[in-house]
Amino acid sequence: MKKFDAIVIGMGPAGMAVSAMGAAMGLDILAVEKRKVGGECLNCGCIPSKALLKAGEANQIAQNLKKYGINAKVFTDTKETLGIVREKVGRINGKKMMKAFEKVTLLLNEGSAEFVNKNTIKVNGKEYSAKKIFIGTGTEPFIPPIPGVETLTEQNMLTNLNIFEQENIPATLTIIGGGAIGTEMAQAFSRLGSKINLIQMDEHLLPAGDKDAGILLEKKFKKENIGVYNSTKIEKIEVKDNIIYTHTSNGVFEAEKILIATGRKPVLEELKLENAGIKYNRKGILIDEYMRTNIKNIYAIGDCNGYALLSHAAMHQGMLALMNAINPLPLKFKRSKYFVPWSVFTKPEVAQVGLTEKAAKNKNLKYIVIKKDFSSYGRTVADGQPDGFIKVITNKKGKIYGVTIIGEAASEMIHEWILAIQKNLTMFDILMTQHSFPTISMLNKMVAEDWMMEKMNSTFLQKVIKFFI
Ligand SMILES: Cc1cc2nc3c(=O)[nH]c(=O)nc-3n(C[C@H](O)[C@H](O)[C@H](O)COP(=O)(O)OP(=O)(O)OC[C@H]3O[C@@H](n4cnc5c(N)ncnc54)[C@H](O)[C@@H]3O)c2cc1C
Ligand SMILES: NC(=O)c1ccc[n+]([C@@H]2O[C@H](COP(=O)([O-])OP(=O)(O)OC[C@H]3O[C@@H](n4cnc5c(N)ncnc54)[C@H](O)[C@@H]3O)[C@@H](O)[C@H]2O)c1
Repeated sequence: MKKFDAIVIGMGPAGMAVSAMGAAMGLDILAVEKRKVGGECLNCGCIPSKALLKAGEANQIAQNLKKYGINAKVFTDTKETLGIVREKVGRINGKKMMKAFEKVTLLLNEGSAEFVNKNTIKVNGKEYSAKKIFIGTGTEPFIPPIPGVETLTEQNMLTNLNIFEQENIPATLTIIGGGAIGTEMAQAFSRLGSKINLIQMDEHLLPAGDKDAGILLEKKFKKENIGVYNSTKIEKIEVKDNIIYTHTSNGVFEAEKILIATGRKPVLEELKLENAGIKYNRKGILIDEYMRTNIKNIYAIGDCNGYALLSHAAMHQGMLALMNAINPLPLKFKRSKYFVPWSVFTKPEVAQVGLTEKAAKNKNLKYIVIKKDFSSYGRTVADGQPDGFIKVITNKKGKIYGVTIIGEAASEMIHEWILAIQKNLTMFDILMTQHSFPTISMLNKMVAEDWMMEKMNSTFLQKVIKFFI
């Protein structure tokens, strides 16, 4: 049996990061992927969803040229849209990407990996062993036990696994879930012609985020004729004559197809974790701050540990785990040292890092909220994108606890705040950084100016200034 330096199970963003970096460092790596390199993110997650959102945006612009003073009659049909999305994914998943794994021994499509013991795995009856093992096996859709859900078929029940494989954009679509998948898919499909009703049990869209942002997104969705039903209990699902009836506490919704986007669950059974003594729970594989499982030569990275179900977090965890694994000194790359931002790519986009206002309140922090509306800035108004805001949770000293941005380019603007929070920079540092005008990021500086103005709005400070002028 050949012995490797490291085995990587699963080639999503987490596993790819370890494999590419490990091979570049000269390690002898075996990577096992039961389906496709790229994992959920490339094949049925981040990438196809962004391609579909882009197509929806193009259609929306084409249908609304009048907004820019352009008179045109545009006829669009979306028969080829999903095919183009698949073609784009195929193009990314090609030779160029695979070049990064040239030096990796790759078992692709040869079956699932399962543990034999803490240094050995088995794939398709053959055993392989290594000093270190990295598990990056991701998640799959969680389907809630709604009465009648079992009567749905692969043809009428969509999840992220089959939604991008559809031939046509459905005429009507009920979406269960108002999180990241539910909102992105609601807008993409609506803009491509589906009549959407989105139903969720939470109080506002993107329930993990800021309430005001969720409310503004809902307002924008309703303007685009997307039905949004919050705090709604789903009682049962019935299928009659190819129509799905979703019975809820807010009425009955009819649609040709239903998308279930109600969270995720880890894929652990086939790994036979018990053979290596690895502990796990319902949310995923248990890890410490260094990404290690209870078995010290085995790391669990990315979605399979349930910490942050995001591609950038998966890649980052892969990098940290590898750096810890090759470190002969006491371990030092701690997961919690690094802030995990998230962005949702609806229009307007929503981005978040650090604490929301609600979280700051729950922690009993002494905070102030500084909010800047996109409508107060010439560039966003000129672009026809005045809906949005930046909300910073800070204090009088300018410590930055958290930031929510909803609006054009929110997903790009958030990076300045991630760096600021991670490096303990303050509102004053943001204020004193020149931002190129008229970028949308200029709004980051403008919100810091508002913080300073609020600080100056003190009788004592104003007296001091008057004295010294
Ligand atoms: C529709 C959608 C949109 C998304 N959009 C975004 C986004 O915009 N931004 C973002 O940050 N995140 C997004 N995500 C989340 C993102 O896809 C995941 O966080 C990310 O893919 C997790 O990476 P991972 O490597 O942990 O796992 P995965 O990408 O799930 O990869 C795990 C891999 O392991 C393989 N595997 C599993 N078990 C075994 C086994 N026993 N043996 C061998 N192979 C195995 C699987 O086949 C899979 O390829 C989105 C998700 C969805 C569903
Ligand atoms: N842009 C991005 O970063 C992006 C995009 C898509 C997905 N993702 C990742 O994928 C993960 C999964 O996304 P998701 O949207 O499936 O889950 P989620 O956890 O974000 O949202 C779950 C939604 O389902 C609803 N829900 C759950 N059970 C329900 C029930 N029985 N009845 C009615 N509503 C119910 C909740 O109210 C909530 O709105 C997210 O955690 C996210 O990290 C990220």
